Amino acid sequence: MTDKAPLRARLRAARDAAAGGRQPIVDEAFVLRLRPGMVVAAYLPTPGEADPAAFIDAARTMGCTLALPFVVDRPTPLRFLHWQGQLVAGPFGLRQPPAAAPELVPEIILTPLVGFDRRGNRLGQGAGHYDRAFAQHPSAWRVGIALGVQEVPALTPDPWDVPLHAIATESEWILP
Ligand SMILES: Nc1nc2c(c(=O)[nH]1)N(C=O)[C@@H](CNc1ccc(C(=O)N[C@@H](CCC(=O)O)C(=O)O)cc1)CN2
Ligand SMILES: Nc1ncnc2c1ncn2[C@@H]1O[C@H](COP(=O)(O)OP(=O)(O)OP(=O)(O)O)[C@@H](O)[C@H]1O
Repeated sequence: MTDKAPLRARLRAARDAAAGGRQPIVDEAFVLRLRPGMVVAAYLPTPGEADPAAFIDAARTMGCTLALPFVVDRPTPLRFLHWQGQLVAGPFGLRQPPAAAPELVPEIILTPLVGFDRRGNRLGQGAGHYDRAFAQHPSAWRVGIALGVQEVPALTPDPWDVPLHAIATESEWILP
């Protein structure tokens, strides 16, 4: 588990070097899933992270309900709260809905990646936030969002890892 740290550092550096370029694109397969009222959990990228803006726009256009992750602290599972406009400062420079915003059950989870492989294995921030969210919402469609430079040949999944259903980069839509 600790050997993931150097890989994370390398992939964050590669990601940051590629930031400011083309961003992940929406595939028709994504749009075809969307329904009015469907709950789509997005995220607001921190500097360097791949930007899910195109996915957020597509979900809004389709009349989906948007949610954002709400972080309390490392041991507490993420909550997905209704994104209605007003946001407040959270940990790590994140902007998130106020704690009192309604909690929603996500049907699609747009997931920021630190790294990925073509089999749908994922490397995240290491706090286990998305691992636990996936365990809590097993029927949600898990879409990873990343830049192509964040791909690695193979990640060895841990027992708790739940693979992604799809990965979007600036150049392709990967269906493992
Ligand atoms: N945009 C965004 N929102 C998100 C996440 C994310 O990765 N990206 N999360 C995903 O879980 C959750 C928040 N968890 C996070 C965990 C760590 C870091 C972070 O900034 N890590 C530092 C290293 C921290 C350290 O170990 O000192 C870094 O990336 O440099 C950010 C968010 C929910 N919201
Ligand atoms: N379902 C779960 N319930 C409780 N703890 C979990 C669960 N899944 C993972 N964890 C814990 O969370 C940590 C996840 O570490 P890991 O390095 O796999 O994170 P990651 O998948 O890269 O990142 P993240 O999930 O934060 O995006 C581990 O310590 C693991 O024990």
